[in-house]
Amino acid sequence: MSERAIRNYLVTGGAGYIGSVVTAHLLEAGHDVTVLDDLSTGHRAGVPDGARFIEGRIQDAARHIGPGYDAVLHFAAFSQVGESVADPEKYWRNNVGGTMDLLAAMRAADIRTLVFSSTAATYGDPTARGGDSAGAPLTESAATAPTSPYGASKLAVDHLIGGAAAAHGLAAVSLRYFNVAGAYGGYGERHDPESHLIPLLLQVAQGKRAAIQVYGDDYPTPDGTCVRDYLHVADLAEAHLLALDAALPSPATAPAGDAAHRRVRPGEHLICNLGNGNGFSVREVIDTVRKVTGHPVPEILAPRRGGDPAVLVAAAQTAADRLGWRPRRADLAGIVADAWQFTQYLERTRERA
Ligand SMILES: NC(=O)c1ccc[n+]([C@@H]2O[C@H](COP(=O)([O-])OP(=O)(O)OC[C@H]3O[C@@H](n4cnc5c(N)ncnc54)[C@H](O)[C@@H]3O)[C@@H](O)[C@H]2O)c1
Ligand SMILES: O=c1ccn([C@@H]2O[C@H](COP(=O)(O)OP(=O)(O)O[C@H]3O[C@H](CO)[C@H](O)[C@H](O)[C@H]3O)[C@@H](O)[C@H]2O)c(=O)[nH]1
Repeated sequence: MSERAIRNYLVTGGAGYIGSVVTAHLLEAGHDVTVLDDLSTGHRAGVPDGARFIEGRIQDAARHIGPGYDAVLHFAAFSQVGESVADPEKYWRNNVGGTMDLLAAMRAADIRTLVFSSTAATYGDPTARGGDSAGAPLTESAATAPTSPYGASKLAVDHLIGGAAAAHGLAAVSLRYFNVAGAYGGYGERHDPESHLIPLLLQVAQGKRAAIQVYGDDYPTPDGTCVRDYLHVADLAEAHLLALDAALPSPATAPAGDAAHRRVRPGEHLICNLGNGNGFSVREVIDTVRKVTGHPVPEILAPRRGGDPAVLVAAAQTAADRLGWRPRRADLAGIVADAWQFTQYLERTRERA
């Protein structure tokens, strides 16, 4: 195996769930990492030891960053779908306005490589659009029609990045995550309020919530509940390291011929879906949580949640072809077990504090 070059990375949003796990992976690979995070939804304790921490906003990136970074990994954003419907301006200002400021600061500092956290929410509700392929795994050429200001703001950023790449020679990769779950090395999901299914189910298993609400069981799916593609956060982190290898100017990991094939060139904006390609229904996830935790998880049938597609499953062939990415932790029980371990670890830490 060839050596990876040691790089200097800026991670925006590195005190949040996914940013902290990716930062941990970058540090383990021997890189230098600076986290820029305003702690609006993140946690200081979530910044892995060994990373330099700047408490600040991406809107002020020009004050915080200078030349010397090889690339920026941009996670900082607001990401609550429901909140975005109630307060859309908050989402446009932070996610789109903030990214414009970040891109300007990158340009001033001559940082020419970017990896961005995009989302399956950019595709909106493909099943509602109907057609023969409704419910089939989504490729990047699927129509983008977000059903929330959150999804719209992330799609707008994808467009912003595409324009900046073409105009200013940025090498950029947007990774469209499907449903991220699990934990890694003491870093996991701790949103407040929490809206994601697996951490909510674990709160029920812990006895912190009485029951899980199942948002609708009359969808056109085998058991009537929504189907999603749950991806382990460590597999997601590995995709980021591969995206950096592909987009950075010199061969880092791959043999020369392979590297030439994979490289994301300056001026290119590569978009890759990231998921396992397997769908699990809400009821299958609930059963898995019962088995993994050994706790009863009462459920209550609730009305559909607005904007929820019946099925969202990724076709991740582009990530395989261009980045060499293969998810290695697709087993749902393993994903839930890692999230459960983190939940219990957090509980013990809180008890000691
Ligand atoms: N969690 C998922 O399933 C999922 C799925 C698809 C895409 N994403 C995207 O991945 C990224 C990370 O998501 P997450 O679940 O880790 O969220 P998170 O809320 O845990 O992390 C976001 C981090 O960004 C910081 N932040 C927000 N606005 C900022 C600003 N203006 N300046 C500096 N820091 C700021 C927050 O304090 C937080 O630490 C987001 O961009 C999100 O849209 C997440
Ligand atoms: O209490 C709950 C919570 C969720 N669900 C169901 O569980 C499934 C998963 O819901 P999540 O809220 O965990 O995640 P989403 O599928 O809504 O994820 C979407 O929103 C995320 C942002 O929060 C990401 O952008 C992601 O890419 C995008 O697909 C959905 O069918 C939802 O209806 C319930 O039944 N009860």
